[in-house]
Amino acid sequence: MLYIGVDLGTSAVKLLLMDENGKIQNIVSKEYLLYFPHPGWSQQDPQDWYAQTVEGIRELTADCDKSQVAGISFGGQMHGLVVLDENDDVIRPAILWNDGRTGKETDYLNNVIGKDKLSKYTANIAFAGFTAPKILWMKENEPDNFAKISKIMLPKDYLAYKLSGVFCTDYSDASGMLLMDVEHKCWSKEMMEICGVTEAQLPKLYESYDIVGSIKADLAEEFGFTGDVKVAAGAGDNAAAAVGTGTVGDGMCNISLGTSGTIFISSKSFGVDENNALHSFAHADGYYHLMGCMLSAASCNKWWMDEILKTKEYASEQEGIVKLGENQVFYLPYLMGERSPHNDPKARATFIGMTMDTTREDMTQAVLEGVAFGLRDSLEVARSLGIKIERTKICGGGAKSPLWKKIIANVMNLKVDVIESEEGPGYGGAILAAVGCGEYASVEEAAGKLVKVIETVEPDPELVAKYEERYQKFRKIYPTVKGLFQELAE
Ligand SMILES: Nc1ncnc2c1ncn2[C@@H]1O[C@H](COP(=O)(O)OP(=O)(O)O)[C@@H](O)[C@H]1O
Ligand SMILES: O=C(CO)[C@@H](O)[C@H](O)COP(=O)(O)O
Repeated sequence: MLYIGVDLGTSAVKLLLMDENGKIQNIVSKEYLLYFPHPGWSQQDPQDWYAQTVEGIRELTADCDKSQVAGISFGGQMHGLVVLDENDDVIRPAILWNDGRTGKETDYLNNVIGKDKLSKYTANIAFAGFTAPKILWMKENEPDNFAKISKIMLPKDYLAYKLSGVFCTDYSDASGMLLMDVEHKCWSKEMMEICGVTEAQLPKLYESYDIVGSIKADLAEEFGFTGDVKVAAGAGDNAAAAVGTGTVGDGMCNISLGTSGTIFISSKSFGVDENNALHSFAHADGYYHLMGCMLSAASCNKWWMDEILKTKEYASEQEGIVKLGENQVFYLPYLMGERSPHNDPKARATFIGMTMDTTREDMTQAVLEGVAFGLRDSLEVARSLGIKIERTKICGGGAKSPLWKKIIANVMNLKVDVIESEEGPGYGGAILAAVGCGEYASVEEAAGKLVKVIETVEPDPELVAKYEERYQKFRKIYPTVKGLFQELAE
């Protein structure tokens, strides 16, 4: 049988066709626009996601035996607020995970409602990109739109709804709304009250591998599918990526270098970082995870290459980089403010340390290193909680770069296990569909059988020592300029 995994990313939707043995038959990617209508705002049109997904499914399955397509599932960019009216029309553009407009609402939740209460209700505190502060923002700034809300959903749930007609979400993605009691896997009555929404406006909760319905008959006919194509609930893209890289069960780690950069630590038991610097979320394997998320990772390199250097030759720009561990230039990767661990929507990107002999290569290297240092900040939080991590999987567009993987391995002092395909969320989505359709007994069993490590990037002790010294300098920069960022934002 064949399974479709849909990775609804920020830069594009990536679709993957997998057979029951985990072999990837086809991959298709379809881009859409990302809008920044004000500094720090970030929006997309849910209709673009759906149109490109439909087009992608057609292309993906054009040459396969369509009678064999048995299931579809999703990994979706998390936290985005998608609101529909009573006619199921999208009320306003989706407010994305990296949107920083909700500083005021985030402060209200963390400081007036209080972090202790939020953590008790949801296992997390408020971050600007989370869904609940966006609902409060809409209530305050767009009361007419707010009054029209009939359904609140997350980005990938919009796809599931349009494809199957079922209003659903899953525990991993819903964890990032700040509306769900993560430990008990149910909507929080207190949070619904704080946000002024009712359970009827929220989707029904499922495990990621649960079958929620089937592709609607008319759509299935349009795609040429002759069998009943089951829809599994899917997961937030990080949980789906973790499934796709075999980061399931206890104590495994995955790094995603997508638009965002995340470090994801799986756990069979529920736990909360007492400072809430790391998110405490449900996992797509039925258990839990901790996660740190930086808002700009591969997007920093993309911005530097596309907007500043005006080139698409990412690989050749990296060829001239040879002085690893010795760069005098530092880069703070806060193009969209920062989430983990600083929780500061007003932080901004910065280069520091240039001299007259600084080269183009030094600047590009600083960008790649700045992202690695930012991820290390979250790893340090995990280490401070007593979590011991020696190796990690890696996925996302940035993982296509061998140099970036080497920098990550040495800055983090981790063995980096590379998987056959860096399409983590898409592969994870397809695995969730296969599990839902009964091909495997559990997500753990499927991931154990299907995910293959093809290479390990080992840290080199000499380079680790050099990067340790660089990192200790890097970590002093943000506290030094933090106050200035606040002033510049006024
Ligand atoms: N060789 C490369 N080196 C660095 N970054 C890359 C490379 N190839 C792709 N990328 C970046 O990867 C990102 C897309 O990764 P992806 O995981 O698909 O992100 P998302 O899920 O957020 O859409 C883009 O920012 C793109 O510029
Ligand atoms: O906000 C988070 C996780 O909390 C991001 O990781 C988003 O889920 C977007 O992911 P990518 O588009 O970068 O994959």
